[in-house]
Amino acid sequence: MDLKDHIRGIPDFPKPGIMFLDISTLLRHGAAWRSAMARLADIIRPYKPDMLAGIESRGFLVAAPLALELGLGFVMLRKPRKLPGLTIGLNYALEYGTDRIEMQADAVKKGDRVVVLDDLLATGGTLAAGISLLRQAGAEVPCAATLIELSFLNGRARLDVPFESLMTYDS
Ligand SMILES: O=P(O)(O)OC[C@H]1O[C@H](OP(=O)(O)OP(=O)(O)O)[C@H](O)[C@@H]1O
Ligand SMILES: Nc1ncnc2[nH]cnc12
Repeated sequence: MDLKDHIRGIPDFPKPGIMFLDISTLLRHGAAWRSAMARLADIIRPYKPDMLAGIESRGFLVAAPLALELGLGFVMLRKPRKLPGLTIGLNYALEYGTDRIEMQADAVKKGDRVVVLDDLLATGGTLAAGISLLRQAGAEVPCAATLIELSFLNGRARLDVPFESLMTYDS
């Protein structure tokens, strides 16, 4: 099954000039979605994570089922002011704006191996921020992974951990 058959490109969303790669069509197709999660689980297993982290909001859709598949816990890296209790956070730049992510300060134990997941790598700002934040919390990050990589934006150059993805778009 070619997973790219289940991704659609929507031009000029959310801004002129952006080709938005929409995973809604993949999510709607049960067999394709199951296959995507099984393939990503096989790629991530060798990194021997203790836990997974997902970046709000589309990253949650990837990290939560993978955590179940791998029998692991799952940590939310959330948009600002959503998490209760003591939090730590980082500001970062997006392909089309700026944002901030936060996590609960006690979410990981020192030295936990936490693989960070998102739906898509564009400029790499979001995943780079996720990696920094997890390290700030005491985690080791053996790998970052997404469903989709926009390789023409070279976001993986901003990551100082191995990066894995299921689908690459080079334009
Ligand atoms: O590699 P980058 O340039 O940082 O871009 C990738 C990020 O952009 C999108 O998130 P968005 O902020 O649109 O949020 P959403 O998941 O809530 O839709 C996407 O889900 C990634 O998190
Ligand atoms: N081109 C794109 N399509 C979907 N999500 C994105 N996040 C950042 N860039 C994106």
